[in-house]
Amino acid sequence: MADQYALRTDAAGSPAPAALRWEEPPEGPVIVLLDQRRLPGEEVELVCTDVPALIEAIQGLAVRGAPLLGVAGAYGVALAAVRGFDVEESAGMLAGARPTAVNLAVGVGRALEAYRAAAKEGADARRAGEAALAEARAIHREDARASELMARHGLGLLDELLPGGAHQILTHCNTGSLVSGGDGTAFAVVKAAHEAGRLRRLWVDETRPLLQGARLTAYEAARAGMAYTVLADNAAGSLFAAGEVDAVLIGADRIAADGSVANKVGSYPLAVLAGYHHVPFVVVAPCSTVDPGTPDGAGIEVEQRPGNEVTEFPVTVPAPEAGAAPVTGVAVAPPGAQAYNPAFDVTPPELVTAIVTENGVVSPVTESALAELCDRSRSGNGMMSI
Ligand SMILES: CSC[C@@H](O)[C@@H](O)C(=O)COP(=O)(O)O
Repeated sequence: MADQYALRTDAAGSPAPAALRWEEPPEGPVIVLLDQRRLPGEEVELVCTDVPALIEAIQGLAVRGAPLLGVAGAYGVALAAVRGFDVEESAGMLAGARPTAVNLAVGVGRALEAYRAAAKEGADARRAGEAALAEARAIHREDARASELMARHGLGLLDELLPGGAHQILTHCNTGSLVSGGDGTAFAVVKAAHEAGRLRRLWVDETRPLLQGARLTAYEAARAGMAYTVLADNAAGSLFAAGEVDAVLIGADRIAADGSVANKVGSYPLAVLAGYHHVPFVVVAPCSTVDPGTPDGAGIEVEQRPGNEVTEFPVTVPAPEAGAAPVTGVAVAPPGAQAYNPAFDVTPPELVTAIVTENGVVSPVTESALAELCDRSRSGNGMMSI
């Protein structure tokens, strides 16, 4: 069980608190996470002293979002190493904590590889742990840099797709600084558009079942001073029909080699709507989310979440006692109701107008163009056996 403590920040105009950081208090190194389940009502940090606590935070969605999961997984390997736990076993458990976001396995794999390489060269456990930590820090920095570059490329793409003026952009789930070491993925582009005077309004899908859009994207949009409106997920169609959506910008949890995009459930229907209404549907994700080992969308494992995320409405309990469940649910379905609750859906490449990465933009989306852009020899994000 992780320890927790409350944070106090000035909300308006300031960025969200850091989603994750490594600290070294006298009692030993820890990973500190902003508990995203408690936002926007409370800013509470979780302090993880071991890998099981981190895995609980990952599976419970206290820490979430593909790029940040990669960062968290890498720091998790470092934590296991410097605290003297079984590093190989910890890495295996971390990599399997959630199946869809490929960044988690990539981040764990990179830190583990750094640990193994140092150990092979004769480093003792402490020095090998420091090598894993250095790799985790590098991934964290790369992620922040990738955010900047995606924002730049994405803004350039918007200039091409929607020349002149300010526009209405619709987004789904959360892709901001809470998923990243920087401003995020799709949200980083939205933020750049806002700062350039190119954003008229951000339409924020509430994003069932856990409302990450309403709770997290709206929280980040408010802090950034954007004009934004939260909408029920199933209201998006009427906005498209009314001509009120100029572009859709979303993130991704895994992009298969052919350009199929797994993202938060509800993304695929948006892509269908966007296609029907001739609205650009743009995916923004770092190359670490592109998985050359998964040939197409059928090969992407879609995480199935607990049914009570659908049959109950999530309610954050204020001022929890240490150890108490921070989020509970109020029943909205009859007792015993069955639920279908996939965390993600998969959008085929033909419905994706463009994929924006830190290396540039692919449009139209083809396997060869994506492979060339995210060439593993340049990005260094190859998967490895864990
Ligand atoms: C930028 S991360 C990918 C997102 O677009 C989205 O699918 C998401 O927020 C991830 O889902 P989550 O299940 O909350 O970890």
